[in-house]
Amino acid sequence: MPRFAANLTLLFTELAFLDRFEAASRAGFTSVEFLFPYEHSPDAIAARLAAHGLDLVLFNMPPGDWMAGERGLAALPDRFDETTAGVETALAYALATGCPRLHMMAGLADGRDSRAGQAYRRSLRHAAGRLAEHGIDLLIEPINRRSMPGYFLDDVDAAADLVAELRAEGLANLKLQFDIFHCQILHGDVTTRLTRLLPLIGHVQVASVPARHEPGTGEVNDAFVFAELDRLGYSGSVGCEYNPRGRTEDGLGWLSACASGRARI
Ligand SMILES: O=C(O)[C@@H](O)C(=O)CO
Ligand SMILES: [Mg+2]
Repeated sequence: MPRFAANLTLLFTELAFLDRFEAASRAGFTSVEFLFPYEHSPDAIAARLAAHGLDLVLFNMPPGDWMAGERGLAALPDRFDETTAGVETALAYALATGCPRLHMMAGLADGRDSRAGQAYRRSLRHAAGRLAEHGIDLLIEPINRRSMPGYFLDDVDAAADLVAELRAEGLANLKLQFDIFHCQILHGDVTTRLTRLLPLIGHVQVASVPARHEPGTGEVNDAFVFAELDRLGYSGSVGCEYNPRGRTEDGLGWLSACASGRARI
């Protein structure tokens, strides 16, 4: 069974953010991820991780003005200065919390716009270089158009090609964030893509399709995919990035089913 990380932005939302760490630990998780920690100090987050024996496996760099609809800045040609400032902010949190990877969101831009493509590459080169100084990986995640209309990076294979291109240039810490939920909506053929792209993958996330609820409650046989990850030798984490159908704890039966090795969850 892969190591599952509770996404504290989506799970345990019955509680205040800082109280979700304890809830995740009580529920049996040993690692967590979240989208944005920036309302809390790095020390406050580090303290919760330490108090509950949790590893932080991933979070996102600042995405611009999220409430105003921004979804990252990296591909926006006129926002390079804010992008680089965001890298420094995220880096401070990663160093304080021991987080080994960061996701940089591309933003809303036309995927065929060459200026956006150039801006994105420039941002990725800069961020990968800064993070490499600290042994931290930089992740990019293709996101489906239904969940995030207008998102720049909306194709798993194109994202993988870009990762391969920039890794060949020397950005060895640039990796793919493979979200099973987005891949299924964008293309399907999840297992084949996982198998083919595994050498480029730095993190996996999961939610059911179409409703983005608990694994095992949608059109994908998630237990099969988890077993494939084991078979392929994937040693990273799988982030549980779903919206619970009810109370988070009440929906964790899928996790115990996986732990007991049941073929379907
Ligand atoms: O899949 C997602 O939506 C997230 O992983 C993310 O980083 C952006 O919302
Ligand atoms: Mg995701």
